[in-house]
Amino acid sequence: MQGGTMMASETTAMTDPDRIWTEAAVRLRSEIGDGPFSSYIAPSAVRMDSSGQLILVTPTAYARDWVRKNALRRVNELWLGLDGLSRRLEVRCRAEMGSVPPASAVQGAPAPSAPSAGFQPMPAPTVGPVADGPRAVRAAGLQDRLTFDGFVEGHGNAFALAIAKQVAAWADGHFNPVFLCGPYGFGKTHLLNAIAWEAQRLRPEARVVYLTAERFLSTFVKAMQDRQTAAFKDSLRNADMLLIDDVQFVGGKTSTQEELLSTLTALIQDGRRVVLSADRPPLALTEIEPRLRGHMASGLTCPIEPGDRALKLAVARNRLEALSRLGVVDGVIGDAVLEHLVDRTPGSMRELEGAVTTLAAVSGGRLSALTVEDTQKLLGAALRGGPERRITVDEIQKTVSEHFNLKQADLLSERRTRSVARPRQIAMYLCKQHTTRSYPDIGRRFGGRDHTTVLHGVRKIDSLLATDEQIARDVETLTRKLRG
Ligand SMILES: Nc1ncnc2c1ncn2[C@@H]1O[C@H](COP(=O)(O)OP(=O)(O)OP(=O)(O)O)[C@@H](O)[C@H]1O
Repeated sequence: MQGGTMMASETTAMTDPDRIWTEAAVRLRSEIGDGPFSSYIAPSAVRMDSSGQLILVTPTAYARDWVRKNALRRVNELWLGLDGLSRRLEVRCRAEMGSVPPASAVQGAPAPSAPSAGFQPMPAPTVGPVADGPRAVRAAGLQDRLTFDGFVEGHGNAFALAIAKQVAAWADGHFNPVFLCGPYGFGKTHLLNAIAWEAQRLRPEARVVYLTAERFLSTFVKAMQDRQTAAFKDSLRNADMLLIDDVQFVGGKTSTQEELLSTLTALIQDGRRVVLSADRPPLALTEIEPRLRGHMASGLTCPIEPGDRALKLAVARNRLEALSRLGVVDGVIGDAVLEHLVDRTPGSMRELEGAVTTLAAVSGGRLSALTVEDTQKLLGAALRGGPERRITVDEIQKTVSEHFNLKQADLLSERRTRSVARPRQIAMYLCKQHTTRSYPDIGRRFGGRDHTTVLHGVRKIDSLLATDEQIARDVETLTRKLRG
């Protein structure tokens, strides 16, 4: 247990959220037991919002409420005992988080011109994110570890990576804007951060501005309230390169869309670089006003596909190497153990990173001695316990209709009575939770419904999970059935 001893002796000086969470999770697991740990804590991750607040992000509202009621106080006691910066955690569910980036800063070498601290509270949004020059821009949202060095190339992301590197090199070309799109958790934020770091390193004098669409929105709204929209406009239009992450979040926000449209046209006309990302291609962002959509689609769209097994293995190994450089783990993991971990962790790279961090925590750091059996024992229910099985939309529809004594066709039908509409929403919710399908894609598979209907259904169930015990029980039973 060499790793465990080392971690314990360094607890007073810890500031890195990954290390603190790793250590706190080990203790929590022994206190609350494997069942609750694997259901509610293992799938959660620590993130930081734009004001620097650390947040424990649970996968569902149901899990959030469970943590709040049963574990948050203890989580904070453990966290405070370890955190050299005496921060506290709040808890929120994923649906409440939008695009807040992971708080972790686990990576070997930071980008050459990066601020030295691996993890610092981000300043609250201000009008004029570029007003204080590049340092302020970086502190405003980039994460040290999200560089090209830390990005693993594979089938499905190679094209996006190649274009990202060209943009970062300020290469001459006709692609403006560049639009990265792909499902949740497969590297869009990582690539946008990597572009910003590299572009800034190559041209330290250039104004490189990275922000999430949520931040664009909240900063713009605040600027309107404070009657400072001119300063807001200037701050963005001075950018040599503007990167906006998760632009789907401006959907339905008319004045923010108008502002974004005029910012983009001004920058593009002036030959400044614009890079955008979203969970869908621009033309599928139907809740975005057509002119803005058209501008977003007018450059180069680069899809990022969900990672295949080889890429997942490489990302998991990469992650363990980063934890090893930090001294959190010791030794090299066996191929069979790593394959076991990857094969039993469906979902995005984010879930995979969660599983790797959990393994690092519960193994006490001794990786080379780990066998597949140890891993099974250590992670227990946190792993799915069978060969990788992708849950499909069809399977979810069958399971849900059977559970509610309906026909699968009822879920796809136009029927709107509560006895059909609610199970349909539950099925849509489960599709969002257990598949990497986008909202429009799910809509298509439910009788050609619009993505906003799916979005509404998913949000409805997410909120009902916190208040309606019957729905929470149904969702839990169905989740268990689907996982087999
Ligand atoms: N190819 C990759 N190589 C290394 N790490 C990766 C890769 N793809 C994803 N990751 C990691 O997986 C995690 C999720 O990725 P990221 O946040 O970039 O996803 P995203 O596509 O922006 O998701 P969202 O739609 O939720 O914003 C990050 O920690 C990222 O570093």
